[in-house]
Amino acid sequence: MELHFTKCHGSGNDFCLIDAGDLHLDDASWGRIAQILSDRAGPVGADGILLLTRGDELSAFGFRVFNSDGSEPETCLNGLRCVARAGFEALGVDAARVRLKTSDAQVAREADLAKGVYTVRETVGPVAIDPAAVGVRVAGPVVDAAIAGVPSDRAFTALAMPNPHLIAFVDRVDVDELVALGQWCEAGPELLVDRANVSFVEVRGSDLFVQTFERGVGLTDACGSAMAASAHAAGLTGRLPFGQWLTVFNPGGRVRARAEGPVGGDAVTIAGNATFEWDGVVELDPATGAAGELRIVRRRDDEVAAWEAARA
Ligand SMILES: N[C@@H](CCC[C@H](N)C(=O)O)C(=O)O
Repeated sequence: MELHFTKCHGSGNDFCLIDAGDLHLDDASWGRIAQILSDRAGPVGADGILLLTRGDELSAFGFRVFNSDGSEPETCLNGLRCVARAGFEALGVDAARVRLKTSDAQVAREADLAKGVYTVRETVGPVAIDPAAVGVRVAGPVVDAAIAGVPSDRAFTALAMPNPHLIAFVDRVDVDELVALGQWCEAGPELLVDRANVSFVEVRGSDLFVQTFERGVGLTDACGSAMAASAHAAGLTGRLPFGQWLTVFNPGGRVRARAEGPVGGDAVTIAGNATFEWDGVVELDPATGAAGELRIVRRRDDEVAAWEAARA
């Protein structure tokens, strides 16, 4: 099949965005396409694929995401901003309710965070800490506590965004330690129902720095749901106040975040870039995994440059 897509990123978390409204493929095929397009040794290379899907009576449009390993997570907040932009452009709106796999989100275009940087605000929630929601086989919520069975004596906070996150506040991020822990989660230990995203978080004054080993992907430049989870966890553990805007830095850039806490229904709002890099077409066979030549049909170098200047 010939697949048209837009290569895009949110905070350096990069994806192939597909308008899938008229594409009727089964889940296994989408998973296979995610593997092919995400393969960094293949024609494109990305952290996953994003699908803009049709709306329904409650939502203007729908959003699905597949990780680079072909699995379909519940959400992806860096990807949601890109899909929101595609939805806005397709429908001629600048705010919408979006249907996700198991939840929904409110999205709206926001004033550009820097000149030429298309910016979207997204609100999700409620964040859940019930172990059944997070998929951690422990008796009660884990808030700033060691988890028996995890090969680390760090204190974790376990949250569902609704995808599962383990957050540890650290003095300084140790990437090797993060990768080791992430790989342990990827192995699918009995303790975790469906693996987990793992993040190390530094509190930097009234802001945060977050680095994440993503489920189904590996170490990424940014993970939006992890940044939202970290903002909520900072409030939950008393490190930063709820209800206040903060900047969440990550290796790929930054977003603004505000975790509302219990008085605000445990919602979290993120505002960040939705950068379209180029549009391409590739011939591929989801059944065999064969990918043909990639044709780039439109470059958006001005946007790429605007983001690079903004994150510097
Ligand atoms: N990069 C994402 C999260 C994508 C899903 C995640 N890997 C999972 O499996 O839960 C984000 O920006 O939130």
